[in-house]
Amino acid sequence: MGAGGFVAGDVKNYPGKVTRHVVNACVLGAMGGLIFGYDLGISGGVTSMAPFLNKFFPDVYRKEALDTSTDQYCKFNDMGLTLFTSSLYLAALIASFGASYITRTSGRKRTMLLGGIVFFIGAALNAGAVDLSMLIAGRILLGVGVGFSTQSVPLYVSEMAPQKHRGAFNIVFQLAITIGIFIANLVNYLTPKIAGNQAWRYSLGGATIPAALICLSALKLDDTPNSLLEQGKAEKAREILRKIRGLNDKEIESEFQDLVTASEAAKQVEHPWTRILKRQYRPQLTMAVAIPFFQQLTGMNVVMFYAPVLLQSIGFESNASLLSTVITGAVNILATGVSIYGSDKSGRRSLFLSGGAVMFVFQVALAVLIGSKFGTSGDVIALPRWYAGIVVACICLFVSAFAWSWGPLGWLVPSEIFPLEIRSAGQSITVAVNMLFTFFIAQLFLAMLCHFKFGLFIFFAIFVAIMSTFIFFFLPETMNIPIEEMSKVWKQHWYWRRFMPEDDDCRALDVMV
Ligand SMILES: OC[C@H]1O[C@](O)(CO)[C@@H](O)[C@@H]1O
Repeated sequence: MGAGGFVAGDVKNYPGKVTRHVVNACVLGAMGGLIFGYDLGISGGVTSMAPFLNKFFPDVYRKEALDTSTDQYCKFNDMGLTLFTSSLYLAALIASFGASYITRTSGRKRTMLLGGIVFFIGAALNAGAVDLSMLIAGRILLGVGVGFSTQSVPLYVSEMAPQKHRGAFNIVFQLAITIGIFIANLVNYLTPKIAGNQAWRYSLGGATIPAALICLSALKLDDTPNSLLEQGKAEKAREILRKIRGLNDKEIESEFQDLVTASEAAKQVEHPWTRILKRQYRPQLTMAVAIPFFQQLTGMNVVMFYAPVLLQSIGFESNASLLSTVITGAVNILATGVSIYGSDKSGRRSLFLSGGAVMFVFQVALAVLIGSKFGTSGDVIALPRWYAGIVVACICLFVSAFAWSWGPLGWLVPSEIFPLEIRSAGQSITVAVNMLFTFFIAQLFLAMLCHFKFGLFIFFAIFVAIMSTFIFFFLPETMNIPIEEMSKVWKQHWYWRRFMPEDDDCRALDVMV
């Protein structure tokens, strides 16, 4: 095993069955990812629909119609229009901080419910929009909904799931994101055929369906035992723990007592945002920032946004959008399934490292394949069928490697490493960093492509090499470690141990911030 990769030998092993209750809770909870995925998948298609542009962005519509360039790298680009798409991520970023307070004081379940409601209203406003201000108001509400759900869902699932299967359950969140993207792409493909000029209303309004689903699920769900303790409801917490683990009072006692201890320590922390900056949380804080940052710097979203243009220009004119739906959609979903299986068996590190290696190889391959045909001019030339097939295969392999590694683990690992007293704050940082860099990539990628040309793939390949090295040296294995025992993995890590207080009691003594 590598430099960062030990599995702590003396951690506890709480008993617990995979009960119907825990499966329901985790699967329904994780469906919160649908709304994020639906939005990621829907906006690109909608902003390229002519009736939508004509109604809300008439200047852009006219300029696009006049754009006759054949350069596949420097496509016509309007900052205002991309800002409209990416503004959602800024709203989500800001909302995630508010959500941190609500998840802590009112619980994970209520935050999910609130997220669903706000998202529903945003989607309805968008579908019925009569002018730009209504569209933008809707966009902001959608962003708030996404911020709330990405803040609360990963926490919810990590706290509900039995330790042995925490990875698998948590990855259902990313699976829901990929399903959301897939459905959105299909909806965008179908609505113009069915609804003509009004297609955009149906595409945007479709988001009300996952939103309603999330609201209904959240109403049915129990809150997590950790969150109930945080709210002072000890008896209810014990009852839910019994129910989700399928065990009696005696059998859950050890896990329950550890939750109580963690919650008591957490209650003494009045200012989690100051607390999180303390030296002893440096490893967790580093991961909460680095992991979502690196996830976006894999270039996955660039491949997702660029695939339709690329496929069109290499000879798949008529069915490019459907084909890219299959590539960025189906492959993404299937490979996310691999990590559901692998994360609790082979561990987080091996998925991160294998995914990184495969992404690196196929990014370099794409740079070579695209560079040698389009050169730096980017002019379209007819490609032989077999050549186009190889490009498609490389995209598929890149997408699948992301989907078994950085996609799901980008949410799983940050959600399981923080102690309770700063867990909500830590998760907000993860969401905020993720949204910030999703925003940057969405906003800047066309300009980057125009500037770097095929070298853009090399740019991201270099980042993939850096992030894999980071994981190899700095991320300890977190598989199979109970969430409230996680501090042990840092204590035994070759680098992070220097930041750890001498023994566990320090935490209890040192919590008054
Ligand atoms: O599945 C791909 C999608 O997954 C995310 O990384 C979120 O985890 C998105 O930014 C991306 O569009």
